[in-house]
Amino acid sequence: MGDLLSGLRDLGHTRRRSDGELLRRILVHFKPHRRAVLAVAGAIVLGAMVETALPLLLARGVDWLQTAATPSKLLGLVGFILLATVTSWACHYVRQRETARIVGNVVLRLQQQAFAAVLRQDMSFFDTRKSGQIASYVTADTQAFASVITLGVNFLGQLVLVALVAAVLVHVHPALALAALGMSVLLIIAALGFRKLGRATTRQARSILATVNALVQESIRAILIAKNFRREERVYERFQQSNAQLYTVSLRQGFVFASIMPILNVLTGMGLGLVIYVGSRAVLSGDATAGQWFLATQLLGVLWLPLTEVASFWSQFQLGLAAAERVFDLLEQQPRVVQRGDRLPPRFTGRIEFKNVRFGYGSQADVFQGLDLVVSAGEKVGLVGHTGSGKTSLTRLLARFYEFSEGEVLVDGHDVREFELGAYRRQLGIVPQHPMLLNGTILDNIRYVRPEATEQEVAAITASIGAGQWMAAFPDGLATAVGENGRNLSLGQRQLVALARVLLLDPAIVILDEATASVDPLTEVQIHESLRSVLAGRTAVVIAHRLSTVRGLDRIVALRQGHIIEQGTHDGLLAQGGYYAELYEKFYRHQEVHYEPPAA
Ligand SMILES: Nc1ncnc2c1ncn2[C@@H]1O[C@H](COP(=O)(O)OP(=O)(O)OP(=O)(O)O)[C@@H](O)[C@H]1O
Repeated sequence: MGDLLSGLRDLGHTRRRSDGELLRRILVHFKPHRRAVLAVAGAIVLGAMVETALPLLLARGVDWLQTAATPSKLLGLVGFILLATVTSWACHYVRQRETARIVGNVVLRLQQQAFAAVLRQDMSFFDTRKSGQIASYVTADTQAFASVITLGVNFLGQLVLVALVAAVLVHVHPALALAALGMSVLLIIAALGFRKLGRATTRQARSILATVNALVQESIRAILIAKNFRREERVYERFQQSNAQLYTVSLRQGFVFASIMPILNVLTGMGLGLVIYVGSRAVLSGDATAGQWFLATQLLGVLWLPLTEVASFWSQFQLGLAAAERVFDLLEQQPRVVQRGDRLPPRFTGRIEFKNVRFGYGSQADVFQGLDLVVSAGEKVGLVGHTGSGKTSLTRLLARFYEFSEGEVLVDGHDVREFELGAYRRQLGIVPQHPMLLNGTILDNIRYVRPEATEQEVAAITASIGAGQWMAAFPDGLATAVGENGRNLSLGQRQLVALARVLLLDPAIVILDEATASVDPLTEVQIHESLRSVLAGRTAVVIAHRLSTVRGLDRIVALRQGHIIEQGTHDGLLAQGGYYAELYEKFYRHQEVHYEPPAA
């Protein structure tokens, strides 16, 4: 009965495929397990037959007791009953074990395929889905997919049993069968009604639980602000309010659930009373034997339990189908970034060309409507411009994180779509604005880009950055644990690790989104020095935020709303007194050593 109301999560998913189509697709996954499926089917049919045979044997015993019972006959009957019980157990065991095995294998394979499909996607996929949603494709939805099968197998088992029992009842006594089946209809209607009520309260409880969860998470994330502004009490009050609501709804949900079983029990009791009454009258009038009467009462138990489960089956089955559809959608999802060839590029000299490139995110207005830009081999180009001008988008196109809709991006004269993607990206060293460190040691994090690198190689690289002084801060050296998201390291140290990573990779082209956060002067010097090594001998596209970096670049390209409006050297553009000069006044000039803020 528990499963009558459980698993009713509101998935907000509109189905596009019919049940039949989805079932056909689901069955394909079970083809490799044909033998086990046959074993389950056999166990279902045999099990149902045995379960129906048990009351029949007992009824026969009752009739014998009244007429011609002999000890040997009764012993034979007991033997049959024992045999039926053991067979029923064996059928149940085979059915459960084989179903679990098949479903487990299918889910394992499906989870592997789903995770591989997620990894295959480009960034536009991740932009439009929350990370929790993606995780649930791989875990919860694949499990729900499996539940369709487990439910389906149970449902089939119940159907066979109900059909057999109904047939036996009709055969034994049509009037008794009519009374029992009429009551069954009432039972199904009641079970369906409860399902609706249960669904409503479950949904309410889930929604409030989600609010409480979000509140706790947000409070922990923002604990620093709460403490800083002494808002702990207010945060606690908000939690109390939501939690009180959760208490009320959970209580109501508990009452609904607690009342279901007793009411269904009353209904089955009434049904039993009806059958006993109709049966007794038939026995008294000589229309039925006591054995038949006994058989009818026994069969009711076998008939009604599956019926309440059959009533609960449909909603859960639909939820499982919706999950299966999401899994199929994911498996079919093709990345938008499409490589036309699989050319393995030799080491690039690093000439980059954007030719009349058009690009936009999803249905939004295009960021670039015909971008042209050439970066010579070995040149270091800085991208500047106000927020939203397209600097990051340009680097993302070069890295093939997104697909452009028109034009060409060429590297060393070849269309980037012609390269094998992995081999192409291995020649790019990408340093994002917020370096991503994984839980592990500094060594693990630097070696992430080239796991086969030796510790000596990594040590040589860290030593080459700022004469290795930055590593002196870590008593455990390369074995220092960086913590979750690198939180044991300062922001400057994380940037240095990210730069060391690029040095180890030794790419032909560097894409650098400089961090905006300021760091202490010593780290600033170390970062500047390591940047020099990172950029030396490579082509670089830099979103520069530090004056020291901007000054050292060969060319500055100023973007506004996806258009290049100025380009030249730092000094040349300053002398020009245009857009860059304006940006310099606003964003870079205060970083000058001799900077004096304007008088108020
Ligand atoms: N993932 C995304 N999905 C949808 N729109 C996006 C996405 N990333 C950027 N945009 C939009 O594209 C435009 C260009 O953004 P982009 O990040 O390239 O600018 P930017 O110059 O790098 O800005 P910033 O200096 O703030 O990082 C902006 O209008 C932005 O809102």
